[in-house]
Amino acid sequence: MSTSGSSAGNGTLYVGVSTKMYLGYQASLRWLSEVRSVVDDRPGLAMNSAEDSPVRVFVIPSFPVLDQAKRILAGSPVLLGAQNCAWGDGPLTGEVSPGMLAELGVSLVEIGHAERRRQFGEDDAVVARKVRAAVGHSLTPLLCIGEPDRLDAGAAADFCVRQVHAATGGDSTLASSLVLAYEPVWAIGAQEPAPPQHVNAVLSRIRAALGPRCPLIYGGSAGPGLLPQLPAADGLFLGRFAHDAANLGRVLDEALLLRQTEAPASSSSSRS
Ligand SMILES: O=C(CO)COP(=O)(O)O
Repeated sequence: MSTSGSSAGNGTLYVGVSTKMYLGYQASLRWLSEVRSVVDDRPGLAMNSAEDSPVRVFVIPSFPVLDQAKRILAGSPVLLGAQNCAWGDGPLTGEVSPGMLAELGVSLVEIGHAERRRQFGEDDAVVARKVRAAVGHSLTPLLCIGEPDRLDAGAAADFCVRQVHAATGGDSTLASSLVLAYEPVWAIGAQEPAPPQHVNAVLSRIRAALGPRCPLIYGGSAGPGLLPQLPAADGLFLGRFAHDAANLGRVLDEALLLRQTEAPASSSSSRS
């Protein structure tokens, strides 16, 4: 998945959802079918190939669902992601290799989500190994960064930039191959997202500090109504509030409007 050329303001917008471990197997399949309908209802998402679309959609279900997800989404522009990967192949019992993910049709993989850092002890060294392993199999790392506690925008951005440098060993070429998800840990699983003013300030500072551009999206209790308030963001990484696929549709409409790709009247009237 090429991520070049993205920039806040006029570049590609990314809108994606991780279901984390919230949905069971059958519920995941039902949700994926609903996502498929939501995307099919919006031809603006598929006007070009997935690579060229002004709005790229991705879904990240649990590992056991990936194979079926690929079938459900076949022929749609939705990109498939995984929630984690191992740092290599071979004797790593219970892990999933980036090579197998690539075989399954996965194109991006979450690395360093706050829940993995906090609850599974994944430190910067582990995150860095996983980033390189993913890139080695042509997967795009969706690197999750974010300050654990509430900080001012400057300190939060410094924290995030250190996380990016740690994950890439300061390799700017590697950094440019990432999609970055800024997810302040204190805003994950909350009632409300982080205040837009904070998010915009942090994203702008991160962008200024990192040399080559890569997409920089926001996650943490995100839902409809947020994206238009985040001019500094290249999109949203949704969680719980997209379990209702209609909410994903609303966010996609907002993204399409921001990129001025009008949905036909028939599809917009059907979701009012
Ligand atoms: O962590 C997130 C996405 O990976 C955000 O999840 P919530 O939107 O449920 O807070």
